[in-house]
Amino acid sequence: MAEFLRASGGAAVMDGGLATELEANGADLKDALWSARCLFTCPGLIRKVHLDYLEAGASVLITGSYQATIQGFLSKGFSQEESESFLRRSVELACEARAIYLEKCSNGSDEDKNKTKYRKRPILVAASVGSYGAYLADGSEYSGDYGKEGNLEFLKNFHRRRLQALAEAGPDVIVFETIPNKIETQAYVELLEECKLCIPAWFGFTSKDGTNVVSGDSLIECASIADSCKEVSAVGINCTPPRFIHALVLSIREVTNKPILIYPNSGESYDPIRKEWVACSGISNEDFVSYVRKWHEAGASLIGGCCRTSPDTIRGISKALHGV
Ligand code: MET
Ligand SMILES: [Zn+2]
Repeated sequence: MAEFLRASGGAAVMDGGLATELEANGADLKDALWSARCLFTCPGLIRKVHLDYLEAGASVLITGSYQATIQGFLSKGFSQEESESFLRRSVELACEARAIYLEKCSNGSDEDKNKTKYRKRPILVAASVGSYGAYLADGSEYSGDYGKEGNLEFLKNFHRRRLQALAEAGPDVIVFETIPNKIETQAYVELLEECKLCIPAWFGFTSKDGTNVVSGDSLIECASIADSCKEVSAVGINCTPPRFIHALVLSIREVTNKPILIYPNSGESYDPIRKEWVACSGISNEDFVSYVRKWHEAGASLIGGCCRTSPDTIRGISKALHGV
């Protein structure tokens, strides 16, 4: 991790919203599987969007497995074996995009190579694990209210095989995204300790007030739990409005010396009934990018975008951090 950050000039650019960009490319995500549907309807489009993010300057690709769960695929009539193969496929698609990109860096015409678009650099594939609330497809990853299922054993059992199947595909990192509460944080830490995956993990929490995670549990407590796990190599925030990020980075810094990752959304909010983002209070790409140096100074060293951000956002972040 330290080596990756050093090779990335002290701060690495992550990718932007995958589901957002799949939709922008014409995919229909109005389904309980959301972007995971594309793993069997249009896998080539996932690869293309990964490639678009690399060409925009990203050095971290997050796979299309955010809402891909064995339980979700089984309920669509797929077999256990097919469900696990979709999980592995999500990692393979990102690895393929990386291979195509690095090939273009090496073999592109001189004109291409001179463009900032094809800059040879270390690239990590991070296998996404969305929270249990994402599987529920009712927006509960933004409330953290899991009712009676919100207990440690249930959540560990829910994620266990999925996590192992993703790890078997050989990603560089596992990224737990949109973690809404303390109980799921604890479940992930225990699974990492039990499963011995030998793959570093990153934790991304969501907040809607700049102090706590969305359930109301203390971010500091959640970040401390993540910090205590030796498998965890970065802790941070994702899919949270940009206006909260600076304070959240400072809070996390109080409880960990591990690298801090942040990839906010555009500030718009999600309507789980209509399965649409409500474009009311979002901020422009320019405003988003203008925060980037401030977040870096506060201690964030992995910076990208989540929902409603695009390759243009990532180009802006790359320019703000690295001048290219
Ligand atoms: C609701 S957060 C979604 C995160 C996922 N990595 C995506 O960009 O689609
Ligand atoms: Zn998001």
